[in-house]
Amino acid sequence: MRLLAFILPVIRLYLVGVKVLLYQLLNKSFSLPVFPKQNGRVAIVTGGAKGMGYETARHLMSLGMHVVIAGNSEEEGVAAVKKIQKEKNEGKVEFLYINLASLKSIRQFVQKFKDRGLPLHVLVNNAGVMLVPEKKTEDGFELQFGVNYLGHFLLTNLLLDTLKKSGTADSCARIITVSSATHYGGIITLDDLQGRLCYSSHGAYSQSKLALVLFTYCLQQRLTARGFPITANAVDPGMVNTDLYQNLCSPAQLVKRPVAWLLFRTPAQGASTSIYGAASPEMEGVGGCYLYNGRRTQSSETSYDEDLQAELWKESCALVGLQDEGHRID
Ligand SMILES: NC(=O)c1ccc[n+]([C@@H]2O[C@H](COP(=O)([O-])OP(=O)(O)OC[C@H]3O[C@@H](n4cnc5c(N)ncnc54)[C@H](O)[C@@H]3O)[C@@H](O)[C@H]2O)c1
Repeated sequence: MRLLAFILPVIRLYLVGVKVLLYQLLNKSFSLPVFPKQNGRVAIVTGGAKGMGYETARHLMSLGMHVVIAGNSEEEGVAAVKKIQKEKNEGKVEFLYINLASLKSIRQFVQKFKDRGLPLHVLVNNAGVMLVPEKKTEDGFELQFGVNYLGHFLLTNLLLDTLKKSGTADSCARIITVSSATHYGGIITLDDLQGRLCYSSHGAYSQSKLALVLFTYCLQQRLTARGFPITANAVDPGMVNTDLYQNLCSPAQLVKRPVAWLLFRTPAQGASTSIYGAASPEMEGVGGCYLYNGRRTQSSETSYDEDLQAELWKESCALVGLQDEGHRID
């Protein structure tokens, strides 16, 4: 039974992977149109020092935005800022430390950001880890659930007041949350969110990515109910050649290398749907969507389960120490 619980998530994840690769074999990557300049808008991109986050930060800055790269490596963050600044665009870019594996660090990040008195028009919840060996965050959460989902859940909630003040009826603030096709194979085990009964790194990653979609839909419902000028969308970047795959086991690494070379998207291609969600005039006022290859797509059936969304929200509030005030988020 334990073996089955361990193997099933692996099979589900690889089947989803094969489906995505087939799609990528047969379809071109979405190419971004040129967007109007967006000087004066402020964006936070988590995990913006490398991979798709870097490409997202770089593109938003080229549109004239003031971009804050939020990451857990000072060295990588500073290097990314220097590299982006060399492009001499009109925007501004800077680095601010955050460790999404620590609730204290997330709160400190938000405090530092708020002390600056800046508005916030775009929040890109991009950072993530995948298939890590069993490990816990500073607060005792399973690492993938903690970093990918709970960290962003807390960060978003703590920044909602600033987003709300910065958005207007005809120019909403935007929350973009990077999920993954693996969410289609994800299962939320509400009574064992931390995978203590039977840990599967594959199951934990898929669960964290499904949680992000459930969160996005629930958040959009709450924002709409309160009439806040903020939209929330989830993004699926496809399979992209980044360091995210560093924890694959050795045989899988061997297979991955040629497959990635042939079929994976580049980080810039992978980031295009996040950038589209964050900056496209077409997405003005549009929320509650799952975006894939530059288009609105159906996410998994489970992700639309409103009872599950509400239960997960409630449980997440309890885990990160936020008060769940029903539809009150102000
Ligand atoms: N690469 C893919 O094929 C793929 C597919 C679907 C979804 N995604 C998602 O895209 C997002 C970006 O990943 P990527 O592929 O660019 O990988 P990446 O490894 O290049 O980037 C991940 C970023 O997250 C940051 N990060 C990790 N742990 C953190 C922590 N504790 N606190 C703060 N930041 C932390 C890293 O420093 C890095 O900057 C992730 O959410 C990932 O799950 C990737």
